[in-house]
Amino acid sequence: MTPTTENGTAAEDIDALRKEIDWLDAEILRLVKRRVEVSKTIGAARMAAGGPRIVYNREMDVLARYRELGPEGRQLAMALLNLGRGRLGR
Ligand SMILES: C=C(O[C@@H]1C=C(C(=O)O)C=C[C@H]1O)C(=O)O
Repeated sequence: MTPTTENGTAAEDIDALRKEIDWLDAEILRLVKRRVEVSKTIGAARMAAGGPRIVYNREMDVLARYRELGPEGRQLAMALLNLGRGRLGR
């Protein structure tokens, strides 16, 4: 008989689900890197034109977007914003 976990997930299912997690992490990393790139491009262009480094209302929109994930959503949004700031934000 195929061994199952408490909720009835077969060991083979776990292997497949882990593969999906690995794929999802790779996609998330790719998207985060692209987000950093885009955010830095916008920031550099704005500062070159004499504008501010940070646009608070835009950042509030980003924070609101992740609110459904609770406190961790806020941490995630903050991490994304900080990554986009790079060295300038430290
Ligand atoms: C990317 C921008 O620049 C900054 C970075 C933001 C972001 O990473 O989401 C949002 C607002 C700005 O502080 C922007 O103004 O849209």
